[in-house]
Amino acid sequence: MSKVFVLDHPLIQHKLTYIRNKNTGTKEFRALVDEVSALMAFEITRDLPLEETTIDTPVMEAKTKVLSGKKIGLVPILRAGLGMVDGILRLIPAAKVGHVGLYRDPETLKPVEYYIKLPTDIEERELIVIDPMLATGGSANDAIHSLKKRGATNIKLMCLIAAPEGVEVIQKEHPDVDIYLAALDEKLNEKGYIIPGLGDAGDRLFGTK
Ligand SMILES: O=P(O)(O)OC[C@H]1O[C@H](OP(=O)(O)OP(=O)(O)O)[C@H](O)[C@@H]1O
Ligand SMILES: O=c1cc[nH]c(=O)[nH]1
Ligand SMILES: [Mg+2]
Repeated sequence: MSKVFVLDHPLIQHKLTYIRNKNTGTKEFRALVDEVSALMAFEITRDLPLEETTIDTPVMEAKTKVLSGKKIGLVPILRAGLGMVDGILRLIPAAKVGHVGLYRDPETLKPVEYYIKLPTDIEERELIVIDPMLATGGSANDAIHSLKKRGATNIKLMCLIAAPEGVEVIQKEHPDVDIYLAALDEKLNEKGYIIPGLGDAGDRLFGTK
C-alpha cells in the first residue's frame, strides 16, 4: 500500500495558511505555492542515493558524499501543477520536465486528457507527479496510468492538499506510488471541492475564473 506523508514542517504549515486564505491575491498566492513546493521538495528528496567521493579541502584530503546521479523527472498536471515546477527545480535543477494536460469536467468531475509530452527516458527516471489538489483523485489517477502505460515504473505524487477520497483512489489504483502532502483535509463538498481546501488552485494561480 502506498504511504502517505504529511509534511508538517512549521514553514510549510505557516505558508499554507496564507495560501488557503481567500484574501491572498494572485501574486502572493503564486509566490507562496512556489515557496512551499521548494520546501516540500527538500523533504521528498530525503532518500536520494549518495555515493562517496574524495576531494581536497584547503586543509586536507576528505572523503565526502555527492548525489549518485539518479535521474529525476517532474510531471506537472496542467494547469495548476505548473505553479509548483519552479520551486522544485530550484532544488533539483537537472530534473527533466514532462507535462500532462488534464481538466476535470465540471459536470461529471471526470478527468479529460488533452496533452501529454514526456522526456524520452521516463522508464529510467524517478518521476514526481505534481498537482496542488488531489480531490476525487481522478486527475492524478489518470495521469499516473498514462505514465505507467508509457513505461514509468518509479513514481511519487506530490500535492499541497488532498481529500481522503483522493488518497483512497491512489492507494487502491497505485499501491506503488507514495503520496506527499502539505495537508490532508476533511472531505469533498457536493461540487467535488476539497474542504476547507483553498478553492480552485488553477484560478487562484493564474487569476482566471
Ligand atoms: O482530484 P480531481 O477531482 O481530479 O481534482 C483535482 C484536479 O482539479 C484541478 O484541476 P482543474 O480540472 O481545475 O484544471 P486546471 O488546473 O486547468 O484549472 C486540480 O489542479 C487537479 O488537477
Ligand atoms: O478543491 C479543489 C478541487 C479540485 N480542484 C481544485 O482546484 N480545488
Ligand atoms: Mg482549476
